[in-house]
Amino acid sequence: MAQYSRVSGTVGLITLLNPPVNALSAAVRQGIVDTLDKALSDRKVKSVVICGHNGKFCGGADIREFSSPLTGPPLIPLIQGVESAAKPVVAAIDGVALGGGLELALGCHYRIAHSKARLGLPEVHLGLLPGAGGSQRLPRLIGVPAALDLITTGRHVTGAEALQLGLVDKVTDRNTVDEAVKFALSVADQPPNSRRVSTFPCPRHPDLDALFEGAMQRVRQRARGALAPVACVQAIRAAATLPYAQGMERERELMATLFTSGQARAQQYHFFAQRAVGRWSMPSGARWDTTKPGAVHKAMVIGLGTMGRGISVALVQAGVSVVAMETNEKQLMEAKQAISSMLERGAKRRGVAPALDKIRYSWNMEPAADVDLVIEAVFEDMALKKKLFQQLSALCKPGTFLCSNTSGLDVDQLASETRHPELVVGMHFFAPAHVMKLLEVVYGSRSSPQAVATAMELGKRMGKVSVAVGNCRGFVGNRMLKPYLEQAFFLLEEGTTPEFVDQVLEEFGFAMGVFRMSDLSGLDVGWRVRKADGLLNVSEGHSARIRQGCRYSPLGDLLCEQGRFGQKTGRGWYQYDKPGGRVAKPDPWLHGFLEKFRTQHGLVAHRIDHQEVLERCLYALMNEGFRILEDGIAAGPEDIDVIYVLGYSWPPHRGGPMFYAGMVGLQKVLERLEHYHQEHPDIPSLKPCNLLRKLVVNGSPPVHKWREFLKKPQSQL
Ligand SMILES: CCCCCCCCCCCCCC(=O)CC(=O)SCCNC(=O)CCNC(=O)[C@H](O)C(C)(C)COP(=O)(O)OP(=O)(O)OC[C@H]1O[C@@H](n2cnc3c(N)ncnc32)[C@H](O)[C@@H]1OP(=O)(O)O
Ligand SMILES: NC(=O)C1=CN([C@@H]2O[C@H](COP(=O)(O)OP(=O)(O)OC[C@H]3O[C@@H](n4cnc5c(N)ncnc54)[C@H](O)[C@@H]3O)[C@@H](O)[C@H]2O)C=CC1
Repeated sequence: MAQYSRVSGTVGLITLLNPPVNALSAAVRQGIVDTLDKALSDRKVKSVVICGHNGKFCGGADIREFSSPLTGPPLIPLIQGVESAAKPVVAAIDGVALGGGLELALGCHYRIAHSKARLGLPEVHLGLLPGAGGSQRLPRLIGVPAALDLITTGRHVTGAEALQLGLVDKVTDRNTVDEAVKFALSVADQPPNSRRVSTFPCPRHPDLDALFEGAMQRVRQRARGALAPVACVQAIRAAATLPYAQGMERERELMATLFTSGQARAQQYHFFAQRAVGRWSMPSGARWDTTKPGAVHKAMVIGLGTMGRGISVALVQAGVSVVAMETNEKQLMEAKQAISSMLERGAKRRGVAPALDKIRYSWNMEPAADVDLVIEAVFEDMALKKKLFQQLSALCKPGTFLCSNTSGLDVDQLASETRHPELVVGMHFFAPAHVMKLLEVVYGSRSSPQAVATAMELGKRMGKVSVAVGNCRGFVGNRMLKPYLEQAFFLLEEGTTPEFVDQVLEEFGFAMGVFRMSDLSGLDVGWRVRKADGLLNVSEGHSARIRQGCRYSPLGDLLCEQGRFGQKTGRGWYQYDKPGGRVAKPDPWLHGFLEKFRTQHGLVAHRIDHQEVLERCLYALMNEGFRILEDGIAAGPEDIDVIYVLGYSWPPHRGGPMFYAGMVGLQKVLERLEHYHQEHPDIPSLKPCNLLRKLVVNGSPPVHKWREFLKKPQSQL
């Protein structure tokens, strides 16, 4: 709804009221229509101010209403009504003006913003475009290049940046509503005719064709296969080339296509899934809303390699004092330099001073005695980590939380080395740790709710989306990666090439196919893990393609034995112009190697098509996701999907693997898995899991109902 009052004698004040972000629900839209009518028909009122309750102008359309038929007044004529008002209307922008909220402000004749307010048109992240005139008004107000940037990236700008762009008329550091009321008084006698943005000509640009071509290329590269960014560019092109009314018609057509697309549904699901994972619970019944996190003022990071450096930066940027510890002298020197320059770059981007004084470095463990939390990021070696946890347990003050950044080792084993296993949790970051938004918080069987709450909260402070997961090999993300990678290797054995597999996966929307990704992260990483798992030993009398009773592909190991570790050595699944080179080229040597391998193992290459690559890689991964749900390692499909979109570059417009399974149809996923498992009975990961069967038997319910079919795991506390 919206509240109305008359202030300072002649200003009609409309306050949007729909906590927490004053989203434009049907009731709010009706409220705006009614209160605007009141203001315009009150002869004492000379000008109008629109603001939002509780310091937030408006978070945009109410996304929850998108899944049901429209009720209440539609937004486009509502904004048109504001713009065509005969009395000046001023938007008082505090907190946020996003999506439909900013579109409403664009319909006002003046915009006053707090310098710290955040303004933006983030619809592209919801699979939409600014479809309430935003794609037509914004370029008219701030020019085409700036509008392209804001609309296709969906990025927020501060009030201060908005002023520079010409998006707002004034910024203030004082009370925005008071300033807007003063402003409204000052323009009360000025007819708003010349202030209607829809009547502005779109500022000219010397080479529109090149501008739009460049923009189209960029959005296609950034989000392969996503419809919304492309539609955003098309709508802005309409603004630049057509009269307003025709541009609006084009905006409406494009919006209608997006609105009904599966992609918009997927991205809106992802929006709510990201928020839902914050409402974690543990098998014991401990929950996010009843558990108080411990205070973390000072933390220690142990091991300053790839991960430790990023983790230290993320902690410092979150305001935590850090002691960064490393035993290798050269690494320590390099880490100091790398961390300082990451902090400096980050501070420059955010327009603040780098908090270099928040971090100090150490050769030894002594400072552990005085910290609230430790994050260990040494080599992935259980014996080494165990020793470290023993030392920490003896050194740290009572109550210090002990966390490991292990990618998949048993958190319970680490906890068992300590005097207080309840203080131990996994904090699994993703590289680069100061950039990637995902954090898997791994609770072991003895982790206390407070330890989980502390890690979840610390993740949030670092700007991450934290997902609580149970303890098993590889947790959620890496556990699901295993069958996916395995299928890719098997497909090579059976007749295809890395280029073809990657092309199929990149067309699906992944930023990188599995082989390019593997070259980037280093083939030796998986090799070391397989070695530790005893998978490199061929049992006597068995084929090299069978290990521990199951089908196994030794291809990755054979490349590593030749020193082909990927990009860093200039050779891997592809060839590069030099070690560290970035451009992957098909490698004739690799093709010959694959042929030799097939001959040696009596394999006859067959034609593998697009469908088989996609289904075998993705369905095997989803199948593991169903198993993870069955085992109670993830609380629900949303948790898995958030992990995959934020941590493994699963395309957001496909929602995540579990959501995608629902889109494809669970029945179809089941049938295809059955088919592939019949063809390859020696690959257990292709055997459809029970939960998938159960869901199909129960009529393939939508993804938000799957939790009803999950067993309640036994309490592990
Ligand atoms: C056949 C069809 C034909 C169609 C024809 C087409 C014609 C269409 C005409 C016009 C359509 C107009 C469409 C439009 O206006 C487009 C939009 O406005 S889309 C929405 C754009 N806005 C956003 O994307 C903002 C989303 N929100 C945020 O980014 C953050 O929430 C925000 C920065 C505002 C605040 O962040 P923070 O403080 O961190 O809080 P939370 O994120 O945790 O949010 C708190 C709480 O609020 C819920 N929420 C936030 N925004 C919205 C929203 N816009 N709608 C509904 N709910 C929202 C959020 O989910 C949290 O609640 P939980 O319960 O925790 O989930
Ligand atoms: N690299 C990645 O993408 C990811 C790695 N991880 C995990 O993070 C951990 C670290 O991985 P990386 O940073 O890649 O390794 P890394 O090899 O880059 O760095 C490890 C660092 O630990 C230091 N170190 C070894 N023993 C130590 C000790 N006793 N005390 C202090 N420092 C010691 C080494 O000198 C080295 O600098 C591993 O458990 C890994 O599985 C988790 C997520 C992603």
